[in-house]
Amino acid sequence: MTEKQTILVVDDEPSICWALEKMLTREGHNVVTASSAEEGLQLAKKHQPAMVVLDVRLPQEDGITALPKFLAATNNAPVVIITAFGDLETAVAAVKKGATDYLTKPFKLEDALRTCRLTLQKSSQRAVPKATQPMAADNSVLVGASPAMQQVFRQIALVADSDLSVLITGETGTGKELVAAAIHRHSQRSKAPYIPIAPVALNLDLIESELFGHVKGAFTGASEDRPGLFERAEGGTILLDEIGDLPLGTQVKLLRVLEQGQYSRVGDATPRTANVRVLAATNCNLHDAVTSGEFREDLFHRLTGVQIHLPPLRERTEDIGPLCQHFLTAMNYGDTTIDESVFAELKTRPWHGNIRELKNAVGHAAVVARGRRLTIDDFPVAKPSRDAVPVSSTHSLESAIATWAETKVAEDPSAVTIHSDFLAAVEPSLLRVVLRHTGGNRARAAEMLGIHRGTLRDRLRAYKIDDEN
Ligand SMILES: Nc1ncnc2c1ncn2[C@@H]1O[C@H](COP(=O)(O)OP(=O)(O)OP(=O)(O)O)[C@@H](O)[C@H]1O
Repeated sequence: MTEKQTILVVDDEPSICWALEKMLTREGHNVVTASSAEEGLQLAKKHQPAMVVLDVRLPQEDGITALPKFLAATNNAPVVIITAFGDLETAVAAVKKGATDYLTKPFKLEDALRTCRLTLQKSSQRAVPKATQPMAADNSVLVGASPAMQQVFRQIALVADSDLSVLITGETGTGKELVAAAIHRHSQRSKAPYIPIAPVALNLDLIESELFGHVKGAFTGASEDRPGLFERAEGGTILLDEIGDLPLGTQVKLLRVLEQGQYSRVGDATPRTANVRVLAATNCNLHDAVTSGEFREDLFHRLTGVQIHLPPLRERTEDIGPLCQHFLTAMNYGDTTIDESVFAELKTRPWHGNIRELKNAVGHAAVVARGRRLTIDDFPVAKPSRDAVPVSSTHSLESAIATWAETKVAEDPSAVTIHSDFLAAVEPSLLRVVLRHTGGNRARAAEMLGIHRGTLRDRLRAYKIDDEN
């Protein structure tokens, strides 16, 4: 049975006050309601509520501005902010000003109830809120109008200021790196370095030296002491992108950093202290990697404590409109308008490359339209679904190759480079298509092609398509 508490609800929408009052009274609480910050503050002083539920948009003084006054009036009772402006900045501002949690309108009553219960539960352990800090200028905006993105904003706001490791999951191109950067930017480490690292981009033989540094003579070629990325990120944040690619041996060392805050340079047993927050991202199912023995279970549990999941774009199609507008503005096509029918069509597409693919498609459309209103014909054709196989493509491919080979042999009967010439003729398109299909994700492209990532990297370099993606 819940202990009876007084809860103050401040919202100028009578229907919200009514619904919350009914829900919380049913929980056994005493609820008082107000429709403005001023009225709410009077009730707060009078009733000393155990929790305040405070709307952001209020007549006269808004909820975020009034928040510190509610904290002062209630001796730091927890405040749950309600807002219809679902952007990351509002969420962060609310949490920085001392809000305990955050609800975005429209919300489900069961979600509101869960949040209120949790907040009341935690209120006894609640720390005094930190002083307000000015927010850093934000150049890499995270756009999202969907409930899923609102939940992501809320999670970012709640974890940003802590030192917790966060695992960010989602398909390629869903914005994992952008989320990691936002966590850093809104944390107290924002003035210190933020270093995103993709283990797959590091030399596998030297990965530990890259991460933790080495001392002179540690291995052939180690001609001097060198700090690693953890040392360079001191005081800041490291994002380990595609954490699933980290070799098992290095996983042990990472676990040591996470658990004891310690590491050693390669070739030196002296432990060093790391003051670095570790964020990790993955687009594969780490649980499967644990089952297959490729990922350490202890590290998995250590990382999955706080998880932010970014759903694929096809599951949050409400974001397509705001994202298109955002990309047009960012690309200096802010005046370009989009036909409504375009959104209906874009919403039916699979977007396997997610937001990265949408961004490229919008860029393509804007260039083609040259300032006029965008229609669906300006966009690149929809990429076929993953299972689609073009009819008789194999047959026409075979005859094209046969014709090519016949011509080559006729041209130079003693040719010794025919095989490499053939590969050079066909492989670049294959690599480009597969890379486009994976939204530029090389690890997945290599997997699809059935070749090693290092081999893919070398071939991209050889065909000079290294920097196209
Ligand atoms: N919510 C968003 N708002 C605006 N831009 C976004 C959003 N999400 C992603 N983007 C843009 O889409 C592109 C891909 O995002 P990002 O690199 O963060 O994805 P990712 O999930 O880390 O991809 P990968 O797994 O392939 O590394 C970037 O250009 C990024 O700026």
